[in-house]
Amino acid sequence: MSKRSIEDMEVEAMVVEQVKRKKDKKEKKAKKDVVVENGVEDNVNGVTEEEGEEEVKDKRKRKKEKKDKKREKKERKAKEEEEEAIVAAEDAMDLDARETPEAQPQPEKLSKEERRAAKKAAKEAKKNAKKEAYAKPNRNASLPPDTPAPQVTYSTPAGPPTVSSGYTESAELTALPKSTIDEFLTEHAIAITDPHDSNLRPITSFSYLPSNSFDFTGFTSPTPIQAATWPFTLSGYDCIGVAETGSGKTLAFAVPAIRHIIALKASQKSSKGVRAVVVSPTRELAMQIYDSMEEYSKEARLSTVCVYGGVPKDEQRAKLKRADIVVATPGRLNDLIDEGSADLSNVSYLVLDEADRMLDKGFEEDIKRIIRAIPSPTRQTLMFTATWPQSVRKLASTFMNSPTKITIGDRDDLRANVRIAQTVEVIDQHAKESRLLALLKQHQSDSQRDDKILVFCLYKKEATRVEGFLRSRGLRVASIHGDLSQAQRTMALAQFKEGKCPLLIATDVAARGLDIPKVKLVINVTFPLTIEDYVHRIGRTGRAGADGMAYTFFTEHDKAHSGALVNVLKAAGQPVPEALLKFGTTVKKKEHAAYGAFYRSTDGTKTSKKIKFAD
Ligand SMILES: Nc1ncnc2c1ncn2[C@@H]1O[C@H](COP(=O)(O)OP(=O)(O)OP(=O)(O)O)[C@@H](O)[C@H]1O
Repeated sequence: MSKRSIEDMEVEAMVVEQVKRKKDKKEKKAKKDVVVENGVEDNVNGVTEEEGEEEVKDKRKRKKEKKDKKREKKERKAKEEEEEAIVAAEDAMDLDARETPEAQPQPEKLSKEERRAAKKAAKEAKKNAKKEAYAKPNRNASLPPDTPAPQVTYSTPAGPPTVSSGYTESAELTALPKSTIDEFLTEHAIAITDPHDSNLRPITSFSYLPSNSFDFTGFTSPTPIQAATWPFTLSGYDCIGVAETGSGKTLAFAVPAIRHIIALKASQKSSKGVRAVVVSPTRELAMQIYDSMEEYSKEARLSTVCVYGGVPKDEQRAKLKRADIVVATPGRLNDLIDEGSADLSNVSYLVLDEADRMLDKGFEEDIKRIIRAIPSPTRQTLMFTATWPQSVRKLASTFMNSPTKITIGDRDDLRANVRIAQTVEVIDQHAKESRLLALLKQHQSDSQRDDKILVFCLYKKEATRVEGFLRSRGLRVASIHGDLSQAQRTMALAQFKEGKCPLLIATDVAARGLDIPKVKLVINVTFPLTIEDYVHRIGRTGRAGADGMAYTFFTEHDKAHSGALVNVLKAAGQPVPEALLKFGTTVKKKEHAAYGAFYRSTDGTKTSKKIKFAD
């Protein structure tokens, strides 16, 4: 036999062996499959068939337990996510939606983690808000979230208001010569657009108010916005009041609110239930409005509750049961409406403070939901602000019935308070911190040591960094922004107000409405997202007739705002730096999120005409 044939035989034997092994394996597998299919494991380990059944049962049990655990874990995770979403929604709604980094242009690079967290929070907040909008158990629950609130249609001009506190002009006011009234209107550049032709005169003295229980000690006379709006708001008309920052708009809506409730209580048998709601964009502003409401309604023994996020709900729920007035941030108020703790079905007086902010895309949906919870036929709606961009006017008009529009100063164009000296410095991004330090040294040294300075940043992380930088340089500094707990925010603001800490670093949560006494200087380290926010930020100084000062760092990143800023500076008679002009003077048209590029600006008061006073 040749060597080759032996090798061939060996190969052949190997192949036969392999084929046999494969066949055995196949048979074994087929047998196992049949057994498993019949519910009995193969007796491979030499156990009896009975023992095999036990093992199967055990295995099934273990499998079921594993499955249950998995399901529980999934449910727990879903619940946690839901809770997180509520917090995120509150953050977006109550604090300032603009603090969510991905919602804004990014002048600075955020870390991957920050971006991911922000994206997740925003996504969940959106999902949650949508879910809640549809789940809302009130009388308009069937309306999808984008449906405008139901309207009462009045003939034009509108008929008499449904609820009025029974305002009658005082005899002394009526007796004043028309020229005195005209002088007052001209001196304060008051424009009244009254679709009702009601010929109501401004209440130029507190003594012309209907008999009241208000203590105006410390004030000599009503401010122009108070004088001009009171006759209309006291008469029960819807009203838009636009006046500069720090001009007393809070009392402009607080006084009629209190009179309104007193009148209702006197005329109705049942005096229970919330009658007035004031909505504000931030918790701190809500608390400030609440303090004013409390002070001025004390005599009338009305009960007010402040409803805002970031704190437990129990106390708010309890107070809501006996409240006449609710001052609220939108997120928490909607929460309490949804769970049935806040009943707005008796409300007939609604105020949107900082109305343009309340109607912009961050809050629009929340406001619609609140409005749906209030019966529209009896609702008197008031909107107050220092800035009234075209982009929100159409939306505002859908919530109002033939409103009287009152503006102090030429406010159809954006106007900053003229008593604020504005300085804009075009600067390199990297030079900001050293320039800030130099400004603080200049304005807070020696005898000026305790002068209050408010520094604005755009992002929470930026505020934290600036605070750390200034503290490392030995400055006394506090901060307020959305990354802090409510207790920390409240404490920082109190310390700044009381002068215990004269330097406050803030994001735009502090831009609107806050009335902090004697803020000497506002510094904008990073330009805000909108020109309106710029006007509100610098408006934290120069309040109630005082002078103020503002410094703004302007970089290449902010060039989209150069045209609008140039206009604001020019309108207030402030110097416009050459370097700013180089960025261009074109003003970009602001588009409303709901209408996008197709938005056509329409003033809701188009059919009205300027008020004429009779002799
Ligand atoms: N009639 C008045 N006379 C003098 N001061 C007043 C009068 N009414 C209100 N004030 C004071 O003016 C200051 C500013 O008022 P308020 O906070 O209501 O301004 P605002 O117009 O709402 O400002 P912002 O636009 O910033 O929200 C407050 O300290 C308030 O006490």
